[in-house]
Amino acid sequence: QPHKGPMAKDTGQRAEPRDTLQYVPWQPYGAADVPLAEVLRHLGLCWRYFLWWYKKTRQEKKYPFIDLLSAVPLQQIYGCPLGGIGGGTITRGWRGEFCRWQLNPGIYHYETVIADQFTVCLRRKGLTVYQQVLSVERPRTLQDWNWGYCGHYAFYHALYPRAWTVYELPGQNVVLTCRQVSPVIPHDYQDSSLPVGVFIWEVENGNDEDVEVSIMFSLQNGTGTKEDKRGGHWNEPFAFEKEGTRVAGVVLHHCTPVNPFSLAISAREKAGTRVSHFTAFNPTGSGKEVWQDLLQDGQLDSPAGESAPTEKGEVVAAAVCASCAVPARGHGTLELALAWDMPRVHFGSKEKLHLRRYTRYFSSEGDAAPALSHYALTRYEEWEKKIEEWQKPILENSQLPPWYKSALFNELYFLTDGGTIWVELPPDCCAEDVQGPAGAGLSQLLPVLREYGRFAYLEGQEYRMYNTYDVHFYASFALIMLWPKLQISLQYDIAVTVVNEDVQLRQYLMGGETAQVKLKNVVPHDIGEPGDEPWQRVNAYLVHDTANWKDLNLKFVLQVYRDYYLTQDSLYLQDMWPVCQAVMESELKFDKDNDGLIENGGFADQTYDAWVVTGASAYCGGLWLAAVCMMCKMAEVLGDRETMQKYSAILQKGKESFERLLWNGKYYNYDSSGNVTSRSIMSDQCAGQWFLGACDLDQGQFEVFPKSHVASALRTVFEKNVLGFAGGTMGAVNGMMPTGAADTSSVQSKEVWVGVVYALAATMIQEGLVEEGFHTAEGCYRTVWEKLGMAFQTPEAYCEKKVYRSLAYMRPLSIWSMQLALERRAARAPAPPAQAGAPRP
Ligand SMILES: CC(C)CCC[C@@H](C)[C@H]1CC[C@H]2[C@@H]3CC=C4C[C@@H](O[C@@H]5O[C@H](CO)[C@@H](O)[C@H](O)[C@H]5O)CC[C@]4(C)[C@H]3CC[C@]12C
Repeated sequence: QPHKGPMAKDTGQRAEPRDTLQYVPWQPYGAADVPLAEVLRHLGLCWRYFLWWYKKTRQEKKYPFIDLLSAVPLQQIYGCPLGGIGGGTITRGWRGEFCRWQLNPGIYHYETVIADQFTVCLRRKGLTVYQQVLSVERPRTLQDWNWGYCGHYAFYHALYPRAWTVYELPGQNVVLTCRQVSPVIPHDYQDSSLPVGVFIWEVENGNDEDVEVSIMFSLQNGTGTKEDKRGGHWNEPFAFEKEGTRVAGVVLHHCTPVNPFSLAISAREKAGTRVSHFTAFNPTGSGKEVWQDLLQDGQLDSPAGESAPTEKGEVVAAAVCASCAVPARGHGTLELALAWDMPRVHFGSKEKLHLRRYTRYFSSEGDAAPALSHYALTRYEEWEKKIEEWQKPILENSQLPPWYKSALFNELYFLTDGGTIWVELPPDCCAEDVQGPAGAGLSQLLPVLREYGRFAYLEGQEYRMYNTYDVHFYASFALIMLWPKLQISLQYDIAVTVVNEDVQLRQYLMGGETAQVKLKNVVPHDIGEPGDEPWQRVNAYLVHDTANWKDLNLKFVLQVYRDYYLTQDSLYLQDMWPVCQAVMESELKFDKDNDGLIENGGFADQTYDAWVVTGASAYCGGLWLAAVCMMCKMAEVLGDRETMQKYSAILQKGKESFERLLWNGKYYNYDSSGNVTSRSIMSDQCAGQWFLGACDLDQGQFEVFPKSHVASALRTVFEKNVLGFAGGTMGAVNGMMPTGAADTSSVQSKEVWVGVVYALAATMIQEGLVEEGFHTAEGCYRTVWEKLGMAFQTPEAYCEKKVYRSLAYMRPLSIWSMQLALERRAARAPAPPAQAGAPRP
């Protein structure tokens, strides 16, 4: 029972006001944190970025895909988000506030809407004895409400996709537990798409007399932006009855010209539970009318009919209330829900209309909120059963530390709250629309996209590019393990972009060169940004010309085989095979000296996009060899002898070159340039081995990197980058000099990347360094979730002191590769000796 007992380590937070806790004032990366030499080195970039930023924000009045000049300020307030995958998300804070909104796909508003609250009313013998907003706030609006609940009496626990808040009601001998549930269910492609959240309120009455309990849920019509005041919004009560269950509440129609939506607050009626409502009140006023209404009899007035549309400048809110009698020393349950319905969406360009995935099951006309509410309130028990079945074996495994269980499930928030969008393919859509002019020739493209839709999530809430592929490489473990069809669908989308091109020219910010947006036969950096038209126009990223990046093509090949290995989907493999061959042909051009190993180009030509690499490198060279090995394996599976022979020869040559150029007796050098930092110890030097191991391609005939070298490299990383950094308590720094001094040659070599650390930990576990793996990963979890208070916004990176970069980031989903490694080990482990009399397995 994760919600019981004292504040647990699994992200438990005491809901006290912020000023009673001590916070370390960490800051987003700013100009002041960059050494002068680094700024001078990047003067061209800074200037070009500024010009581009100015044009974007001041002239075009759009969001830049990365806003280096105004980072999102750190607020240590977030808890578990609400909503399924790709229908938008609403995040609640750990103190119960509704504070992070992503209804327009990929666009975030960080506003706490003060009217969005739960309020409890207790009545004994027909008299109200206690009425309290369950919030520690004391706002200037709604002054007639009883605010300032003492946070000392509340406890918060989150285990995504659920969260629990326990409220002791001082002096009342009543305990309320609000259980928040979102439909995020592995291998479920229907309910997991629903934009709903359910709040189940369990009431424990410790008194010797009965008590009547009411929970009122109030909500503003909007998300706390200026749009709420634009006028024309209106509310309407509803009741929805189906299969003998009635759900009642209020729909709040939010009528904007682009992406209009409605919200619905509701409760389930059942024997002994009464549901009442207040259709419209002014959330900027005193709130007296609602407060007095509830105070009078523990219920709301429930007028019939809709509210008048708001005038310009006016804001409107609504409330729903569920009440029941709880017997002395007894228990009661009230079930409330929040649903939101924005079925038809436009991205920034407004060129194409997209229908969200859930419109396959619910109306796409903007009138689905009542049906969604009913569905959520009648299905959540089933969802919870499935969530428990999935999580239980991990939670009950006493070998696994509690922090890991929290990290594993809670990091999954990003799959929904990563600006995620999941849309249907239009029914009238033809092959050409999806394949682009080049015609991808993928037999399963349309069937897969028709059946499972299109999925995209941002690189980060601050780095607004969809499906950033060099980063998704790390995060993809969560998708392939939990929603494999979404990973397959995403891969089809990438495959289509590979064969297509975008001939438009543009200037790149880092080097200042002008080049085509997208070349044929290379993997794009991303599939576009929410401010434009994702899928249609790829490569929103314009810092580098990523046609020259060394990792993207390889990461495609590695994922194709990994996906095939885990799903055994042969049609997928067959379809992807020509695409793999095409991108490997492009990649072969980077082996300029024909030694079987690609060379980096003397700029930051891979995911570490501000860390220069020259010549052969541990990271890209290792990924290359792993990809070549997987090409051999795929050729073998598909019976393609010629390709098999071609890549086997390259592999033999490349392995020898890799060892000769990079192995230094203890670990693989960062690169072969012979520069001062080329002996830097890179934490990610075994990335290729990580993927090989995940696919059981790391021994026997398929051994690419000698086992003893891998073990030695990982031990060196553990000793230097983990134990030798921040006292061994903050994970692994990206680069460390063999002397034990951090590699400060670039802004990124001295950072810790959380997602890379989880991947490193997985590699350690795969190689039998289990304790080291857990120690390494624990440092990141404790730093992010405990020390820095960055729950549900894990950043891409942090430094040893003071600064972090890019909150709420995709890469940390790589923690699921730790889980894969653990499951593999468990499956391989010899069965425990049979006890006398016990049956043998
Ligand atoms: C105006 C600034 C505050 C001061 C200027 C200092 C600059 C010279 C550099 C200091 C920090 C650099 C940036 C660090 C990170 C960046 C992110 C990157 O995009 C994505 O990053 C991922 C790595 O974290 C990568 O794997 C993804 O593929 C990328 O999509 C873009 C470059 C940069 C903004 C980088 C630029 C130079 C500095 C601002």
